[in-house]
Amino acid sequence: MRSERAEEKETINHSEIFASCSFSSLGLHPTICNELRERMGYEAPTQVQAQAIPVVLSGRHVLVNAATGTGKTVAYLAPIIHHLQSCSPKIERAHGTFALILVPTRELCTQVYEILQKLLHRFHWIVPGHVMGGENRSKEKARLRKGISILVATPGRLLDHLKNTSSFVHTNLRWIIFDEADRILELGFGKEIEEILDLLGSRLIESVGKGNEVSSISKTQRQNLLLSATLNEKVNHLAKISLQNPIMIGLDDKKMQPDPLLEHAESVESDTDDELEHPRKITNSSTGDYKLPVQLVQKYVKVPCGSRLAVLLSILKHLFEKQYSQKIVVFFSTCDAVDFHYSLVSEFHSSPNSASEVEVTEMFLRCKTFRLHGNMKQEDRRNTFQAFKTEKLALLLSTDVAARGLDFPKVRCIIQYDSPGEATEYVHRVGRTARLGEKGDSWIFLQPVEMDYIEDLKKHGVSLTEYPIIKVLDSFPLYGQMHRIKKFVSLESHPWLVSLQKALESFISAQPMMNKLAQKAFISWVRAYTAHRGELKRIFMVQKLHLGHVAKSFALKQQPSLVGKSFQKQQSYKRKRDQRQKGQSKRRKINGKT
Ligand SMILES: Nc1ncnc2c1ncn2[C@@H]1O[C@H](COP(=O)(O)OP(=O)(O)OP(=O)(O)O)[C@@H](O)[C@H]1O
Repeated sequence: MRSERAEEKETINHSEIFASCSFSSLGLHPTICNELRERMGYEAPTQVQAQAIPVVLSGRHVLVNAATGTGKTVAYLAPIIHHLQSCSPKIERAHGTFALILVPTRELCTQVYEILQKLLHRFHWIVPGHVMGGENRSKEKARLRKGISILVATPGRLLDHLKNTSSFVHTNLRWIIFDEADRILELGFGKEIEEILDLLGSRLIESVGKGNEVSSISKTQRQNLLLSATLNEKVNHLAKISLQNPIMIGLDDKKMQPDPLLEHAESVESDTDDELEHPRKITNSSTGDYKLPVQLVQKYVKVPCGSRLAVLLSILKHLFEKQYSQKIVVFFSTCDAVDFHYSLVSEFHSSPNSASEVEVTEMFLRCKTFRLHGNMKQEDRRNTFQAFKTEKLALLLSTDVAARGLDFPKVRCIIQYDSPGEATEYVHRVGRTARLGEKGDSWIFLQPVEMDYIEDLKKHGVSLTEYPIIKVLDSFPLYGQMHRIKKFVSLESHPWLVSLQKALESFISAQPMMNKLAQKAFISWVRAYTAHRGELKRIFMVQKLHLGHVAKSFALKQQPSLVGKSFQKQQSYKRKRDQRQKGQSKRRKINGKT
């Protein structure tokens, strides 16, 4: 039975997430309201939808900064559909594209497209479509030739079609939406976006005339929307070149500073008829503009390097055994690390519970396991994405390819096994849980030498408490007996961990394929560790690491010098290759990592 307190908390959460009005009171067409209620199961708008829908309906440019999982997608889709369905005469495929939605990843492209399909069910003359990297170009060309009214696209592939698909009609384009704008820019698509804005005649130009006003070379009926859960200088720049006199949603006064280029920007919380006293600009992310769900419980797990793997598996085992229904996402820094851990979790069946090594009975983790990263075939990525969505009890091992915008229902827990680097990445990773007022936990693994990262997150308003890992380890019986806490002095010497580590190392050394995967993962992990930039380089210093302990975290028995040698070989190969490929775009580098 739920306690009164729990119920009270739930109600508070409900009113923090949902608005007290109805979709129809926001001005949406009754059929759209019905679809939202009946097809999507939405009873009431979320707060961000209640704020954004009337503004988007009004035709103003908008910048939305709202926490992850607060319903931003419908906040822009519903008003666009409202306008398009009311066009008289009815719009036709031959009229081409009216709305363009730019998203950073293929998975997000599919996700937005699927929501769009549902919402358009009763409006068969409005045609949804998508174009994205990895898909068949000629099939996309054929679909564009027939006409797509609302197009969801990743930037690179869209640019490709804008340049090479002459039958792509966009003369009637009215909306450009940047969903997950921060991620689009972080992935290095800034140039592509500017080129897209130029090609579509939608880039704003700064006039040197009076008051540094921004003027537009776009057609007057254009309306651009920019949505982002985090804000930084790059997003600020995109806002400046794409939004004209925008309405700001979700930005409070503390986060805005005078900026002549956003002179007419207005906040939706203020009376929109009043001019602002001071022109504003979005502040730099280093001063803390992150929106996190209030109910999200954030912890860190302090683990020495050599015990990382055993602790990760112990936590996962604990979580899957304690909770009847549970979905967990674990983030890694590289594709190789995902592949290694995926194979390990899928095959490791030794149990430190057994008194004898022969007595191997069951899988260590009993859950369905999936993996997702940028080196997988598009079809496999799609299948994983769909399958994990529908599972009730499952584990997803992923790179940051899953960090942004993906909406997997009922993910209860996020584990950042490899640290995310930029605090924005932290926010997006944890944003895969605690969506729309639901409960969610997040844990980040940090080594004792990395503890300054907590201070870095604090600067952005993110504060974490320590997760008592020893309690979890103590809960596992070893050889049928509970161990006594006081007998060991450090985490590494905990009998459960010692025994599990031994079992893992034997397992890996007995299987040449697994050993190879572990070595590969080790090399790319160290490489990714050295790639931290700026301030973070001070916290995540490869020099502070003991490579032997790192090897242990991949269950490798080899001496560090052995593993180190192959790493050095790789490094010298990489150096030579990098020299050859000088000038390669930053975007491709980042893609390779995820
Ligand atoms: N009004 C609503 N009522 C109930 N559920 C809703 C409502 N609006 C959205 N949702 C659900 O909430 C979840 C989050 O929505 P959405 O993915 O649009 O959030 P988001 O703000 O774009 O998140 P992110 O920043 O992570 O991309 C989805 O599962 C969606 O179906």
